[in-house]
Amino acid sequence: MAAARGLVLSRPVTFVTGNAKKLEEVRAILGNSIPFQSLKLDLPELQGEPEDISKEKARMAAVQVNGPVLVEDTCLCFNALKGLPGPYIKWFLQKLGHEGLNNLLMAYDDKSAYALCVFSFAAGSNSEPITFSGKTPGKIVPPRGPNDFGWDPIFEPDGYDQTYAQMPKEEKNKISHRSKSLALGLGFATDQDGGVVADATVTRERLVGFIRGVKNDCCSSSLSIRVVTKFSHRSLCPKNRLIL
Ligand SMILES: O=c1nc[nH]c2c1ncn2[C@H]1C[C@H](O)[C@@H](COP(=O)(O)OP(=O)(O)OP(=O)(O)O)O1
Ligand SMILES: [Mg+2]
Repeated sequence: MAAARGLVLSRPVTFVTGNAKKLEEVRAILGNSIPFQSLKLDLPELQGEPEDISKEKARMAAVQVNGPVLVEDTCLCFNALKGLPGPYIKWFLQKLGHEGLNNLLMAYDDKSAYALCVFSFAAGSNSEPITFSGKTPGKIVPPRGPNDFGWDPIFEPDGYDQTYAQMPKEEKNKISHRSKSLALGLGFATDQDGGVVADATVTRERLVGFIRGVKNDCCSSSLSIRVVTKFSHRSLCPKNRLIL
């Protein structure tokens, strides 16, 4: 698959979430590399496949913000339960608590699980979002560590004897589902013109869809995308630069 790296947007991206802890982690992971703003909105909790949920969230957020948005949806998936609770973890956690989540696996020897984070980026309200997923494998354990972020106390990532909650934040952020997703998808940086560079590894197919989406959404002449590196589809970006 052809990969393109380096999309430049000249409008600031808004990370939309109702969860202050997610925002804290995204800030820590991205550091000063991207001048994003945030908006606290409780978007509807949707049903379906993680990628579709995340995309739909991005569409809804982009309508509200009327500009480029980043959202994410987080799942906690138990292998013995064929991936459930998955995207429904928020309600399971709220109703059952850490103990109840452990009890769900009582009948199974297999306590393995994975944390999944699906980010979606939409350039605007008529744009087709692109998604990036990050996964961290681990297992479900009785709660250990501070109880200040969701299911962190019951998730012990593979290769560690601490739960997410027990790990120093920097350590969690190095290996978390959230940082993997961000690293894989959008490693933002600011270019010399002050634009936002999304150092993205995007398949050609996705990029074409994305650019079409941006074109459809292009109500502002200030919005431009620059495809910085080896994007081989010459007819789409003859000079490695596409101004919409
Ligand atoms: O790294 C994490 N470590 C522990 N718990 C976590 C993590 N990340 C999300 N969580 C919790 C929050 C919510 O109970 C559920 C995901 O649901 P999810 O809809 O994605 O989050 P949310 O509604 O809190 O915020 P948002 O407004 O971005 O949808 O798992
Ligand atoms: Mg939510």
